[in-house]
Amino acid sequence: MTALDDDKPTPRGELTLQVVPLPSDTNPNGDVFAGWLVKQMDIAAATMAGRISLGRNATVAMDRMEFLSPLRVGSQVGCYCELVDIGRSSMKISVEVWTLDRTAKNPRKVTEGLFVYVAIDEHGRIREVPEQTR
Ligand SMILES: CC(=O)SCCNC(=O)CCNC(=O)[C@H](O)C(C)(C)COP(=O)(O)OP(=O)(O)OC[C@H]1O[C@@H](n2cnc3c(N)ncnc32)[C@H](O)[C@@H]1OP(=O)(O)O
Repeated sequence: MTALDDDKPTPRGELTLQVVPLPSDTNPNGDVFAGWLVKQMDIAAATMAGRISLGRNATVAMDRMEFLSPLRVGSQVGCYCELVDIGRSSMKISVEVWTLDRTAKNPRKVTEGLFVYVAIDEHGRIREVPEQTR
């Protein structure tokens, strides 16, 4: 199932980051870079991972993403995060991105992805996710 097949019309997860793309986030054609959007998704999911692991994390994997509709400069972009699995040191967080264009009434889903973080210590070594936040 792709994001556009999703019959649930509302975002899934917690609104973790809201941001507005600026002209400096676009390519020479004026379209927002996919890499800019992936960066926002990583920031949002890493924020949630940091709250869960109570410390430092490394992004260890990103699942395949499809960009199904364009992002426009000046629109509102929301990253919605949800913890979908937690292991000894790892956290799988799904991220949905929805946008509201300046002249639109309803938001639309742009993409979704699965990000995996591993809790690490100050030396970059794997550590366990604390029991109290599981
Ligand atoms: C290259 C870059 O700069 S990308 C930008 C930022 N990211 C990084 O720098 C991370 C670079 N990677 C690393 O430093 C290492 O891979 C580490 C420290 C994150 C993990 O080291 P590994 O040797 O892979 O650890 P290990 O095999 O023990 O796995 C640790 C956990 O991660 C999970 N894991 C590791 N790789 C993956 C993967 N590709 N997909 C899903 N989970 C994974 C494991 O299942 C394990 O989970 P658990 O502890 O909950 O059971």
